[in-house]
Amino acid sequence: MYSPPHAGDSDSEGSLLSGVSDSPPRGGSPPTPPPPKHRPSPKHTATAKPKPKPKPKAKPKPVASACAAAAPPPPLPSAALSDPHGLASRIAAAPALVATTSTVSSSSFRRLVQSRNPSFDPVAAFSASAPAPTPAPTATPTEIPTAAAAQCPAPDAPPRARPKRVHPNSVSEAPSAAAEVEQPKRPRGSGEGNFVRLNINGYGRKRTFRNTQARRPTKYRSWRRRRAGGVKAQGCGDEEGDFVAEALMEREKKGAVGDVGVLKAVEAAREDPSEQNLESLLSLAYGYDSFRQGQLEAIQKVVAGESTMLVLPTGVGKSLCYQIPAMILSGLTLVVSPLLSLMVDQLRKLPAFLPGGLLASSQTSDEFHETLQRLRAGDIKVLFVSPERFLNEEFLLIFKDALPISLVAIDEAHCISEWSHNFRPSYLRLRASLLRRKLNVQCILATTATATTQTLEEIMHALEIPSDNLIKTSQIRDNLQLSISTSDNRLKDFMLLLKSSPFVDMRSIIVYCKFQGETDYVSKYLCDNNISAKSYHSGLPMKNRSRVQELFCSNKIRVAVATVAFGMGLDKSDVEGVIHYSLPESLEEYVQETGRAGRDGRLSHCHLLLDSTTFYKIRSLSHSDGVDEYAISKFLYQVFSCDNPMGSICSLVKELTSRKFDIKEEVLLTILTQLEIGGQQYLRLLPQFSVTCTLYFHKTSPQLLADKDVLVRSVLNKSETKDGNFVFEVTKIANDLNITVNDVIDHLQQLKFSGEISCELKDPAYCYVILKKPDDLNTLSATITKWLSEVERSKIMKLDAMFALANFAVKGCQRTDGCSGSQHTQCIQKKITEYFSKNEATSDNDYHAQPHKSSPFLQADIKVFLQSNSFAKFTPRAVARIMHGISSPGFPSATWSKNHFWGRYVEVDFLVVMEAAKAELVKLVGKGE
Ligand SMILES: Nc1ncnc2c1ncn2[C@@H]1O[C@H](COP(=O)(O)OP(=O)(O)OP(=O)(O)O)[C@@H](O)[C@H]1O
Repeated sequence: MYSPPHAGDSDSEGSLLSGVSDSPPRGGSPPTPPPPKHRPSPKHTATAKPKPKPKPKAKPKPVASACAAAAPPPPLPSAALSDPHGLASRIAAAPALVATTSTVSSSSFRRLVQSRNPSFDPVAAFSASAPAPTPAPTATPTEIPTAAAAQCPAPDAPPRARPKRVHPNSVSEAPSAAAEVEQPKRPRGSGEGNFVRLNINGYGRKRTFRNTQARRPTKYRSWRRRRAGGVKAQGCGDEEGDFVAEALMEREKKGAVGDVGVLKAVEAAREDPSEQNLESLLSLAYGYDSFRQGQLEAIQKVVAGESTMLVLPTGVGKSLCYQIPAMILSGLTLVVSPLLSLMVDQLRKLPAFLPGGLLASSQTSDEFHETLQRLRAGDIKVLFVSPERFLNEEFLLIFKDALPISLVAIDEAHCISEWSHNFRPSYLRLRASLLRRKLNVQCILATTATATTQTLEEIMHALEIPSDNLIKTSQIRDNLQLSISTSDNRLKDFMLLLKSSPFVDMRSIIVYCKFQGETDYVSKYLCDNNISAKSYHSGLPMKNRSRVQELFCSNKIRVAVATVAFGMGLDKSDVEGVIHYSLPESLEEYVQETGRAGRDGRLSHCHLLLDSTTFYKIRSLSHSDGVDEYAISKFLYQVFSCDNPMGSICSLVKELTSRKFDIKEEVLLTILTQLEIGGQQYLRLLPQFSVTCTLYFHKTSPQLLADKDVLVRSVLNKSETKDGNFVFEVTKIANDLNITVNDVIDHLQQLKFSGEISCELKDPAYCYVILKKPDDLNTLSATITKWLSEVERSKIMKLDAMFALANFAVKGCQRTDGCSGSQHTQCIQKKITEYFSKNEATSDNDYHAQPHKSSPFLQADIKVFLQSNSFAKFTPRAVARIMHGISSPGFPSATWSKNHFWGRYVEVDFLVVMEAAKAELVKLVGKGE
């Protein structure tokens, strides 16, 4: 049990300050005196309210063009730097592949269909009384209104008249074409990532292409307006758009500080990447005196074109290892990052003379094309993309021949490995073979702060990085003082901890909790106790999250109470303490999160509150991804069903499929990705789309329009009528006309812009094309099940290893090597190093928490449960999940948490509960119930 030190005890055994490391203490005077920083006492900051920002003066600035709007301001004295080998001119000369891809005009659509369906007669289909196309205005493009935009208009928007209610299929009440004409938008939803369950990409959003009477301000326009007139946009609409726009504005503010000295240093390093030349570049470009451990070696290898694996602790400077090569190498540097917020942050931090850009699915068509234009003009040297982009053939085509890529940097590379703590299916696609084939990339830099030997081996194998090119330093910084204590009453102990030294004097603390509700509860408790705090988790709107981050970074709040969603990409150097209110799920997570403290190199403190109840809860949750062979087999039958012929576009509605097979959406995607890139390629995944479309006709009658428009004809043939409207699957139309889903959506948009139709898209789905049907589905199901259960087992072992380490620290530590009281820096560091150098996550069995292997009432309770819920169809896993209180798509907590047995057996081994459930279900089947 943790007994917090009393104020007067600060040097006693219980003190968290004893046994400090070599790094300079924050409070005292550090040996190498840093510029004296004023650190206001937390007591002041606790009550200090953030001053309202002065309103920027509205200074109207003409916007020359959309392209100029986002590019760093010319003239760039570093032109040679951004285009040292005439990259820009080569790109400009290349065919404008992408500029036209998202906009399929009637004629291009006609050509497209004809090219794929030679029997199609375009004259007959298009020439009849088609309305004359109205030129689309280009100056102020509008956006497909989002629900949010519809609800909260910008303050400067004129009051909108309530639109007249029109029957969806009304032909007479057609809106005037002039009022309706809009710029076509590139459809969103190419499956951008959703790391740590941040819903930053608007998955599940219902897309509405309704014609609007009033034009609504988009984020993009409001950003442009702000750029032009300094108007502070207020908030609604696309939150991510805001994020990206702000990053670009910030970069713009920095300006392209072309420096002849830097240019010369780049030239010198290009000719001879010696230590001296690179150091001189480092000093001129960044103002740093020397490289940190591992940096120079990594940069030299990358500049020499050698693929490299770099493992450095958090906050040491991995970004520098792709930024400096990006200056030196002639082509583009592509940086793959798992999170939009991380990309935005990295973009923001690029040095001013290293022009950067970002391609995210959340961007509007204008933003997307603007970035492409800048790319083609050679105005971008570093491009941030998410791994999901590699699904998109259109994206890959951008680089074909026209845009040479010198380097692909894969950030958080551990996501490639299913044995890592943060495996992400879309990272599986990042194989050296694909990068070489599709992008002609020879050099890859993979970076991570946390990877076990097994994970590293897998990453290096996938990216074909030679074993000699592994650069690895210790994964934990030695300026962190690590302490752990057990707690039976976490809230009470946490408050005591915060009120004792050293935490009581800290101005900036992150508290990590496992559950979202916990963060809200703890932060409210802190506020009630006059400690300024805010919660941060992925359930909060993006806007609120960035506000919390902003307040925390500017020290306007003292404590950020957050889930794992907080911190990635957070480069706040003066976080003085990290408290784990809940046990992290793995040592990797522990290292990442403690690594948020002390990035300024000063002594910082990290404390973990260990309680076994939370451990059991998290251990239960580790089973939430598990799948039975039976469910996988049924799922595979659906994937390869007879209705899905080879070569045609197939789709699986995510939510529906997930519920039907009781498999989480992320796991479905993992299986599909495995079918694509496993030993045998059975299918090709396409970007995710919403596939169910409801069409409303406004001007011409459906039949008349079908006579002139081949796509409408196909829709009428393939749709069902519901309430007088036409409902169809977009993939069916694409297959019928032998075009892509994107083409269908683009054409629908064209029709919408001409005022003919409006449509609603719903049901986000995984889309794929079958390339080969498996010979033996049962064997394939067994193989996939085995692989997934190993992943599940690995997750549990990681948690057990974390618990065992914490338990060892509080119970087994021999108080050697400077450990004392709850302070265990030395032994934790030693155990962490051991863990990362082992081939598999094994834990110290003596300090393992063994879940109970039996319980006297388990069997009887399961029997009662099954009898009282005989209306539902259970599998042993479903029963075990309910007994463990784990929500699943088929048995969601919203319904089942009200059940008497929900979570009752959380401390009994999951597999034991499953076995008991299986036995009871077999008995029921035997009785024919
Ligand atoms: N050689 C150096 N000397 C001094 N400061 C440096 C050096 N290299 C990098 N830094 C600084 O270290 C900080 C952290 O860098 P960066 O964000 O690249 O770390 P990181 O290793 O990517 O961290 P994380 O894993 O948390 O993303 C930045 O402020 C950066 O400017």
